Amino acid sequence: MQDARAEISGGLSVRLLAKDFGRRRILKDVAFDLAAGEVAALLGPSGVGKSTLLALIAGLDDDFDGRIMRPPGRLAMVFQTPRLLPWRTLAENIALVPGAGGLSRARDLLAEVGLAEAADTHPERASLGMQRRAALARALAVRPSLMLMDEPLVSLDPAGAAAMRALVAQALARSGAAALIATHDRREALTLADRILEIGVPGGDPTGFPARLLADRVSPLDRAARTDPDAVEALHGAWFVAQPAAPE
Ligand SMILES: Nc1ncnc2c1ncn2[C@@H]1O[C@H](COP(=O)(O)OP(=O)(O)OP(=O)(O)O)[C@@H](O)[C@H]1O
Repeated sequence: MQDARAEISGGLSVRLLAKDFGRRRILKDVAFDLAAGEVAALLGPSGVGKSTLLALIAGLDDDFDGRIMRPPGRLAMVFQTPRLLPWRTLAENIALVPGAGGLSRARDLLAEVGLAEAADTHPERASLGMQRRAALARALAVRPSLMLMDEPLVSLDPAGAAAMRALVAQALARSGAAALIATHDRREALTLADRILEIGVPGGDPTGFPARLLADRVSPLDRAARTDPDAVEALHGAWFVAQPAAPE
């Protein structure tokens, strides 16, 4: 029934029963739907299986038990490492995306992420923050209906992370794409997402497997409230502790 609803709403439907690597079960019982345009955080500690789940959703790995229905339209993935071609400029990296609209649109997209001046720079001369922004522009170039982002703010300094957070929020709002953003950071989840999907190992053993969906909660902050760092700061400890730990 829920599968049918997701198909009708044009969203993402994940019904993962199990994902194994060799004899080790990494993920078990992860079920959720994401409506068109909805932005969710996939929150869990490092190494718990977030990247693995994103790869399954992206269709990069089809070795699992269960069923994943992707929304119609295109899918874009922003990897943890920016994965830009080193011998191409930032603009050329974006223009290479099929359907991106050539160098002129690539420059417009780079301007949207604050990189107008760096369009002709090669990735090795760009900082990690700039490369991340270029990777975001490249994802937007495909005009996706679903964006998958793996730790978009990790390893950035506080100012770079704040700038990137604002850019991701703006870009998602403007594009209207549904998004699933993997993060280990509660503040990041609260700042970016309408909904927070927590994955982890029941009982909290960070070294244990398999991880499951522990909680599926609507954020108490609307998109405007999220831009206020004080509101996020006030919530990030107490809200998570106070919420029930299991999905309904
Ligand atoms: N191709 C693979 N073969 C075997 N084990 C793997 C493979 N890819 C990932 N793993 C293991 O699966 C587990 C989950 O890894 P994954 O990268 O999905 O976690 P994560 O939550 O994304 O963490 P991080 O944010 O640190 O990348 C880890 O124990 C990892 O070692």
